[in-house]
Amino acid sequence: MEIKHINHPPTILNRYIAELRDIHIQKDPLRFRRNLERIGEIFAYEISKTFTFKEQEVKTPLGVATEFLHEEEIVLASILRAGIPMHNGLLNYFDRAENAFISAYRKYTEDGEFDIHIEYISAPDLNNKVLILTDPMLATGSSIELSYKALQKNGKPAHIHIVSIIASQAGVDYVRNMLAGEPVTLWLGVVDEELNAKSYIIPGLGDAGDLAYGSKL
Ligand SMILES: O=P(O)(O)OC[C@H]1O[C@H](OP(=O)(O)OP(=O)(O)O)[C@H](O)[C@@H]1O
Ligand SMILES: O=c1cc[nH]c(=O)[nH]1
Ligand SMILES: [Mg+2]
Repeated sequence: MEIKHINHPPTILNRYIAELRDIHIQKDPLRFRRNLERIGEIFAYEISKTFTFKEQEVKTPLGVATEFLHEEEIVLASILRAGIPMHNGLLNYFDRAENAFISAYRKYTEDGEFDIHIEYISAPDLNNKVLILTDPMLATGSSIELSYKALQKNGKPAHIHIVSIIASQAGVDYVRNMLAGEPVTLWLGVVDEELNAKSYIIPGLGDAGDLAYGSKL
């Protein structure tokens, strides 16, 4: 498994991540969702640089041009809820992609512990395709792990890209150990050092799903 950090050297991406984190700017959910979406667009562009391109002729009104077009068949998969705006950003760029959705959520018990539950998955055949699995937050890594395993039932992709904007170091280590030797690239915006007692990333940004779509019972 390979890890790619896309915030070095700094670019305009760092402003979008700063806005996601900012407790004042977070009060605007439209901007929060749009920042997730445009970061999804930036990841899409970076991931496209890893594709295989083949020369193809394009007939214009005045002649014939040669362009390099990628050959990969892409499936975009995202983890509900917080993955949806990033999914939309990736889909803006990979507009011919097939799509998969997985519900993985933390179900808390009265003592504050939680399990991750997967109750819904909708995915096409994945054999020999490029799978891009998105979730803006990689905290413990459990949601990515369970989603990855659930998607394996739909076939073996040629390559898998896992995309997160804010990760904890513990989550990165967990995913790296789990997927050692697999044809996987883990794309990251930033890595924060800490997870708190409730497995939230510190400083992180809070709860991405709630900030995008409101609190839930
Ligand atoms: O790495 P993990 O420890 O599994 O944590 C990360 C997951 O937690 C959040 O989802 P949450 O359960 O809050 O659902 P939501 O997106 O609906 O808010 C986040 O969007 C990730 O899916
Ligand atoms: O810090 C975290 C951890 C999990 N999910 C979030 O939205 N934020
Ligand atoms: Mg949440």
